[in-house]
Amino acid sequence: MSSSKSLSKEIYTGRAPWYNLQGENIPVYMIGITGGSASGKTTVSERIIQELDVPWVVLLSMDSFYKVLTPEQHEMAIQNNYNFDHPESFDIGLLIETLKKLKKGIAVDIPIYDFKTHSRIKETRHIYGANIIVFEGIFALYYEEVRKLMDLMLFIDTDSDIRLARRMRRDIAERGRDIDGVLKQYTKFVKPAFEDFIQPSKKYADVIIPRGAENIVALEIIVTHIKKELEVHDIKFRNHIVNAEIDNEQLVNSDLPKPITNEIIEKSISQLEDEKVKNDKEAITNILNTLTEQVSEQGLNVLPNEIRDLYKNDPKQYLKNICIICISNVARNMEPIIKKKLIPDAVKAEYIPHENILIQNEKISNEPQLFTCELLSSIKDQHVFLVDAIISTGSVAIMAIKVLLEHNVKEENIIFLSLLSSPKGLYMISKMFPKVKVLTLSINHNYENSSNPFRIASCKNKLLQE
Ligand SMILES: Nc1ncnc2c1ncn2[C@@H]1O[C@H](COP(=O)(O)OP(=O)(O)O)[C@@H](O)[C@H]1O
Ligand SMILES: Nc1ccn([C@@H]2O[C@H](COP(=O)(O)O)[C@@H](O)[C@H]2O)c(=O)n1
Repeated sequence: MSSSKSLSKEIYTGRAPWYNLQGENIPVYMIGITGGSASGKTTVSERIIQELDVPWVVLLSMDSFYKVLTPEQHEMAIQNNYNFDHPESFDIGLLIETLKKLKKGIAVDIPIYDFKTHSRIKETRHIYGANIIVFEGIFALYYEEVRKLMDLMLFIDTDSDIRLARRMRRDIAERGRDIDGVLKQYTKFVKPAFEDFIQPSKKYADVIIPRGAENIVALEIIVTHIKKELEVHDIKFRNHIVNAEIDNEQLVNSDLPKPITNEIIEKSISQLEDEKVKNDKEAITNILNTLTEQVSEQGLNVLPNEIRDLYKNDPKQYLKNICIICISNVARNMEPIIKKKLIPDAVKAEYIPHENILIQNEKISNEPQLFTCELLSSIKDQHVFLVDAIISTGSVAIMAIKVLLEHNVKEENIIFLSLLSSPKGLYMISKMFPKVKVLTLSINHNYENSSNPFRIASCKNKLLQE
């Protein structure tokens, strides 16, 4: 959860690629759950999520989309005279827009509702990159446009006496209500709404669950079904690149970046081939530092003139326009040197890196996984230096670029700084994101399969401290 300014999210389990080789996102799997008030929608949703046990599942409640009340309506709500059980009481435009964005994998900030005050709280909830969205609410299956987005629709069928009893207990304990108020609201609005709108939406459900979360058999069948459906979403992205046949002609004809070269770079790269150097942490670290200095020096040159001019003339303003993100563990060791070169001395102390993307290859599948994604909304107007030591298949770089684009960064504002690259990796990036500028120091087919020669330097390292 975060403020609307800070679009941040900490992720502790990696997210596998969610897009295909054309860069198109696989639509997010959505489950719509409806039923009367206090039927157990939230409880069933939580149970399904718990049983699924997959990362990046988001529970979205329809309550978030209650309309903001006028002062008169608010007064009516306090007297239990406002109808919260009519489809008109929801901001359906915002709901559909939000669900459509989530389906496409676009980051959204949604309101958080407070039942005690009948209003939205100041903070919003940031949702980005869910593998599954569970959407629950009294009208979750009511609107056709919402139903179209759902892959699975469930109706929780709980006896009305039980629902009233649960609602009474809950609203008094959690929503600041009293017995008279709950009964008044129930008879005037909740019961008729169930008959008029909610009960009729049962016909759209794929599965009707009598007794809600108590119904362990139904939940087991549903979870098994969802798991099977999700197998289709399991994309072996890196594997596709490894198996992709790209002939030399394609590589020659594509406008791949030319490696930056000079004597220092050539010497350092040839040292990497030396067997004695390969296992010498200090030597590798020195080479990493030297090459990082070289590529960072070029970084400024690819910024648009007006931003580059700010580096000297208005460093504070320059700082607002750029951002540096080191996307792997090895790249994090390059950060001090990148900063030294790309942040003007005058504002070094003011540079606080808020932006953070961490991608690591999963050990068994070797597929990249997104572990951390903390980005401010201001990133959309910035020029972003993405940094990684090596581009082999390009799958890590592609994931990082996807994350930035899904946070509204302009493709042409992304500058990728790498030290070593394989032609295939560069080809894949340029094919998917032709406007991204990639700077690299050496291009070689061997880097496609070789393990990262700099990995040895990525353990805690005093030499790299500023
Ligand atoms: N199977 C159940 N047995 C007992 N209490 C339940 C059960 N399901 C839900 N509840 C309780 O009933 C109340 C409403 O449940 P909830 O899942 O929030 O319903 P909804 O989301 O449909 O309003 C909560 O206090 C919850 O703990
Ligand atoms: N300010 C509000 C807003 C809504 N309600 C009631 O909440 C019910 C929907 O939530 P459930 O968790 O029960 O599905 C709905 O029946 C509204 O009457 C409210 O009391 N106050």
